Amino acid sequence: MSEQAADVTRLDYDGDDEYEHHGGFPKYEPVTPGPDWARFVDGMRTLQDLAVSVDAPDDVLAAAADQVEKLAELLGPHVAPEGRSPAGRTIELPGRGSLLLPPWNIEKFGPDGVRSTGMFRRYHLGGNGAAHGGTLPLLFDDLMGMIVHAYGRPISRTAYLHVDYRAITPLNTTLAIEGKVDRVDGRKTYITARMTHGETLLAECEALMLVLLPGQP
Ligand SMILES: CCCCCCCC/C=C\CCCCCCCC(=O)SCCNC(=O)CCNC(=O)[C@H](O)C(C)(C)COP(=O)(O)OP(=O)(O)OC[C@H]1O[C@@H](n2cnc3c(N)ncnc32)[C@H](O)[C@@H]1OP(=O)(O)O
Repeated sequence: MSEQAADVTRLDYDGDDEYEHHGGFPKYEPVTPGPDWARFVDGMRTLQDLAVSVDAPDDVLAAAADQVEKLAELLGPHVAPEGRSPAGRTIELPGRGSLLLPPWNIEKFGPDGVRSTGMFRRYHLGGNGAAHGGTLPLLFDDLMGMIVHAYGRPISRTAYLHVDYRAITPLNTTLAIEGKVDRVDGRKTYITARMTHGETLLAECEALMLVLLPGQP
């Protein structure tokens, strides 16, 4: 985290009552689970990479499938409602501990913008060694949500997300993504962001985020 970073765990940013007007969303609280959670998520990420890359003989696949079924049986009784699992709420873990999100870490979080660094892995492969084009909007969309939050605006929905792909996005090397609020107009927050690899611009993104009306899903 940079010195400039605001406290990412402060969901009541600025103590603004307006935050309470966050549509029909549950209120998400950050959590710090025990070390086994980090180990579990990390192991699952390795499994994701393997699941999209192995070419194993039938007996190996049969043994793996048996273990996967056993694991699902073990975890099945512990499913929690939205906002209660540590997934997505463990700020200190890459991708906030959510397997949906690529394993990126927040480096700066404040009203002047959010920056995160990380990499795409084999799991995110599109073609010819490059990241799948759909993984970039996923990362940008999540970044937009964090930027709105860090700016002190209530939880907003993405109305549009425009991505310009400028160069092939490589796997297994550290990349950066950064964005900030450009302007605010009533419920509308306009945000721009970019993804870079060193000095190379990989993608640019522009989004409109709309503050939800009370009760809006
Ligand atoms: C727990 C600890 C963790 C803490 C961590 C730190 C904090 C992190 C916090 C969070 C991080 C994660 C966050 C993730 C964030 C993800 C966000 C999403 O992906 S949301 C899913 C994708 N989006 C949808 O599914 C929307 C679907 N669409 C809708 O629901 C509606 O269309 C909605 C709400 C967007 C707008 O509907 P209306 O009825 O409320 O509003 P209308 O009247 O249509 O528009 C209002 C104004 O906006 C303009 N507008 C609307 N859509 C537009 C568009 N596509 N293009 C241009 N203008 C548009 C309109 O022209 C209008 O403008 P005029 O007021 O007249 O000037």
